Amino acid sequence: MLVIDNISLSIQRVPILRDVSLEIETGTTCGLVGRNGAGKTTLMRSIMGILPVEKGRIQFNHMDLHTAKAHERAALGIGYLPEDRRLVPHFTVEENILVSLWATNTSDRSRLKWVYELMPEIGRFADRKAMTLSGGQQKLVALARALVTGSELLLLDEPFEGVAPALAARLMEVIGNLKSEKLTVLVSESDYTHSEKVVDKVYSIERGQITIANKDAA
Ligand SMILES: Nc1ncnc2c1ncn2[C@@H]1O[C@H](COP(=O)(O)OP(=O)(O)OP(=O)(O)O)[C@@H](O)[C@H]1O
Repeated sequence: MLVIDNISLSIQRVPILRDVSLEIETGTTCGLVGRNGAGKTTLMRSIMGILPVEKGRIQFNHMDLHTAKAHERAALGIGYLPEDRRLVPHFTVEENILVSLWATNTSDRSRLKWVYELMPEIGRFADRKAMTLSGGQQKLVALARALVTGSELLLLDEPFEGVAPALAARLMEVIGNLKSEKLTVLVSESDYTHSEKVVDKVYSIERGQITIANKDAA
């Protein structure tokens, strides 16, 4: 279970997150919906430990995440799909996926095999350079990379943004199929268009504050 308890965070003394609390039960998918600049990426980055919180607690399965280092979080089975994908353009698809495993210091390829089974299309272009893929295909690869380390918790920052409808549908299908894997998932979106079909619960965020928390929020 992911518990975010009353966290606040400022960047250059500007308050960005204010007393944010949310809970995601193990094995459920939760949406985080808010306009551009609402604080979705900042919240994801604080869970990943990229941005330190000023106050409050972030706990995953009863372990304090806000005091753990980023690589320790990776070893806890947390996968992150950043909004901007951040693939290495001249690496192959497979190398890009394996990059996240290097951070955890493991060479276990069984997880990679599982990801290829979940998304067979990725296996088909495993040897292609990332820069030859469309933006939507790159999102799929970034999801695959997050899944390789994210055996427990998955943070997906605007996975549908800028993706053609057919690929967005495919992303929704893959994310929906994760329910049977007992993964805890947080997925952000600027509106409720795609996530509505895959989430069990949704939080709305406005100007760094959670405003509504329920399935019919948006
Ligand atoms: N490094 C930074 N320096 C200054 N302000 C920042 C920085 N990072 C984020 N912000 C500000 O924090 C607020 C929240 O940004 P954040 O990226 O978390 O929003 P978001 O909901 O993810 O929206 P978007 O989809 O536009 O990224 C915005 O007002 C943004 O300008």
